[in-house]
This record gives sequence, structure tokens and C-alpha cells, in this order.
Amino acid sequence: MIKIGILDLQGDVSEHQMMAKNAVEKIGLKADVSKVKTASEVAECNGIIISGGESTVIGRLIKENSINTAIKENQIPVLGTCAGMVLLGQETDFEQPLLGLIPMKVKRNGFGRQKLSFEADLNLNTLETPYPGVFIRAPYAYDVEDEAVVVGQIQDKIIAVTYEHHMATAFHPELTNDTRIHEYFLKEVLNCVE
Ligand SMILES: NC(=O)CC[C@H](N)C(=O)O
Repeated sequence: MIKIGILDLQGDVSEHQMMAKNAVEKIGLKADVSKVKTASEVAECNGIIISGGESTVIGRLIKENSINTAIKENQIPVLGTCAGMVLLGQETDFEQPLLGLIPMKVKRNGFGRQKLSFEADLNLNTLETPYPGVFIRAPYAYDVEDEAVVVGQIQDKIIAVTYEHHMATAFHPELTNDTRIHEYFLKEVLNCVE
């Protein structure tokens, strides 16, 4: 049985847990989906989801609790959404601890004041039909290196990236009823454990 951990430090954690559980059911997996807070809980997981929230706060707590080491030493795939995307990047425009698991830079609050929050149908390479994107003070990625894959863009801005078994989205898949991003991630996790 695989174990998916929803990193429970700050942000919309319960929504991710619910969506991940729905995705598990949809693809008929045997998986435990739990909230995790400590490095030892994280180390036991096959996949970790980092929610939206405040990336400065989540990043600081990740570092203080040695969760970065647990993720890296165990090579755990990570799905990071919104603030989670910021944390997956290697550089951002603010001095803050990052995981740096995807070779890309991330611009925080990248859609400007007038568009702090919006919804848009997204064409993503990994999906056959559009995905309902919910953007809340969303970041975007830039300088994505060749070995990573740009999965989607909007207004010429990169809003979804995969690299190895990690995925970053600028939008909030946990705030929709569409489980396809979570399903995609679960399949990546399965590829790692098989
Ligand atoms: N909804 C969100 O996760 C916003 C992310 C926030 N702008 C940050 O950089 O932390």
C-alpha cells in the first residue's frame, strides 16, 4: 500500500487530502492519504503534496523541521501547488528557503495586482481536455531548464511544470472537483515504487 502525505504546516491541506482520496478511489488504488507534519512522518511517504498557502511560512517550517532533508534523502516525489510551486523552484524573487527540486525559477504573485485571483480553462499537455484552473495570488515559472517539461502556459506565462516525478502547478487543483492532477501525481508515485 502506498502512502501519500499532505504536508500539514499551513495552507489548504484538508482540500488536498479530500481530492487525493477521491483520486485514489477513482483509479482504484490501495493508498493511505494522511496529513504529515514531521520529518519522520514525511520520510515514510511515497509521495508528498505541498498545498497553497504562504510559501515563506511553509518554507521556513520545512527547513526548521528538516523536512527538506527527509524529502531529498528519500527521493520522494512532490506535487506542489501555488505556494508549493514556489517551494519546488530553485530561485524566487524573495529571500526564502526553497526545496529547489525542479530546475526553474518562480515569480511569486506573478499575475499582478489586477489579477490576483481568477479562473481559466487550461490546456495542459498531460490532459486531453481543458482543466479548470483556479489562480489565487498565483506564481508563474520562468527559466525552466530543458530537462524539465513545461506542461501548460497562460498569457505566455508557465503555470505547470514536471520534472522527474515532481509536478508544480501555479493553480489550485484542490479547489476544483477535477481530480485529474491528483490522478496524474498518483501515477507518478506508482511509477517510482514499482
Ligand atoms: N495561493 C497561494 O498559495 C499564494 C502563494 C503566495 N503568493 C506565496 O508566494 O506564498
